[in-house]
Amino acid sequence: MARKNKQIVLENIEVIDAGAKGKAVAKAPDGRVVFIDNAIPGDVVTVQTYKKKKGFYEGKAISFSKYSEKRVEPVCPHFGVCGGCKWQNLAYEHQLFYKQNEVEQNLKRIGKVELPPVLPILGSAKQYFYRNKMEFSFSDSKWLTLAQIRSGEVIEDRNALGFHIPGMWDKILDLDVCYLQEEPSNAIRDFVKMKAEELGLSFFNTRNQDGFLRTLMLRTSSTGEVMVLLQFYYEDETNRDLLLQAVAEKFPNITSLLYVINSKGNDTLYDQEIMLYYGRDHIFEEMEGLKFKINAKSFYQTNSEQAYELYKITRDFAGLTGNELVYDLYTGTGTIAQFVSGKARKVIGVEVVPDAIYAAKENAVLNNIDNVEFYVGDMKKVFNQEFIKTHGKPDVVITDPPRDGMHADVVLQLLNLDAQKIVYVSCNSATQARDLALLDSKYKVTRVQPVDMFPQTHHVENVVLLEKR
Ligand SMILES: C[S@@+](CC[C@H](N)C(=O)[O-])C[C@H]1O[C@@H](n2cnc3c(N)ncnc32)[C@H](O)[C@@H]1O
Repeated sequence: MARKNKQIVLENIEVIDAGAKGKAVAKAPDGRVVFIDNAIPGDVVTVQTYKKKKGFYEGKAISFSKYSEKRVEPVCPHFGVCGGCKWQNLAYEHQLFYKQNEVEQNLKRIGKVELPPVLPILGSAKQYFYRNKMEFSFSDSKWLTLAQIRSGEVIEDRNALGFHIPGMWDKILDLDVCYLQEEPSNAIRDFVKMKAEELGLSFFNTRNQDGFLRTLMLRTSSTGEVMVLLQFYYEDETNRDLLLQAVAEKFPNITSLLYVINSKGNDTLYDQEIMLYYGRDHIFEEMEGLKFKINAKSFYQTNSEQAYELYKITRDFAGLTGNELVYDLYTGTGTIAQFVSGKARKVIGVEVVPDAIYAAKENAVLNNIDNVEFYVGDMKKVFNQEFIKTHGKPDVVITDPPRDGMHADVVLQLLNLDAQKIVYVSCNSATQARDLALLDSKYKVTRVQPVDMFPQTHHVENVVLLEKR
């Protein structure tokens, strides 16, 4: 163990696991755990630490004395700089192994509940080009690579259209290609940048808060429809029209061409008025004959094909016979509620975002589903006496909370609700495990099925069936 600038250098340690947030895990000679950036299980690395705590170090690999046999060549030229696909260098079968392992470990260590054997993780049929939504930022301060800086070459064109460099709010990686969304995603992004430069339009500068072009959002659907949304910092009708007109002419198959004038400090769209330039203001996603209308602000699972698999598992775990009253908590735009409605007597969806509930109701009408009802509400407050009296006690509860999991009060309410089954869909098995522990007094975990919605990343979705003891 050598010391350098007060930070510890750990020489030639073997990465033995993948831990939280996809970090590589090794053991230091002093017995502490080491969480390492940019390494994968099987690598033998020298690590420069940057944080030391009682039980662990955090650090980054500064040299490799052996490369893992689990490595593959990343397909993307931006790998290592772009923060998007950190596991592209880990073969897909090993990505799945570590995701499965993370779910099992979290349920055992945090949940400490009795478990059935965890079912083998369901991999994604598409390992690239699986996302249906991407958001790119314009910047006049392109991120320069080390090679570009060292070359001494004067790089005058600093315009970029791409992703934020991890941890750098004002620096954008200029993308040549991205392997996450299918075409015409790359073609549209490249064209927009080329045309904007040809027209001499200014790219945004985050520090000074100026520049015309802010963001580009692209949504695609399994029905082949495409939505393009350009966000401008201020109104300049002539240049705005020149750019949008050029995009519409070059890509006549765009279903929905939209824009926003946003002069706020941040570029979130949720409080902005969306303007229609061409086509309609929404696209459609389809699943088992159900149609889901998606506008610029709608939430929809980002991997459509794998969302279908996730929903099928959820419906299967719910084991509906057609007679049940089902509650779908954290329903979003009501996709799960509608997906299971054909097998239930009635489904009640609850969600905190009013726009999402509006969309859920609209989609239910579109799909001629008349046994679903949707309500706006904060889950913490929903299950009051009146709600239960009006809607009845559910036979089955489906719950799909955000990463933080369910609030402890919601878990208490669930215990009082006393449904026969709970199907718990989660994008964070650590918080899910915490909630399972709280439900353990009344519910036994009977099935566990991890699902990979995000290949090339460490993220993993998990579906758990709980049955009343
Ligand atoms: C993981 S998403 C689930 C979406 C939906 N089940 C689907 O598959 O499309 C979680 C949802 O919970 C909603 N949410 C977050 N906090 C909430 C709360 N306190 N009460 C109700 N809904 C909430 C979010 O707005 C989001 O739509």
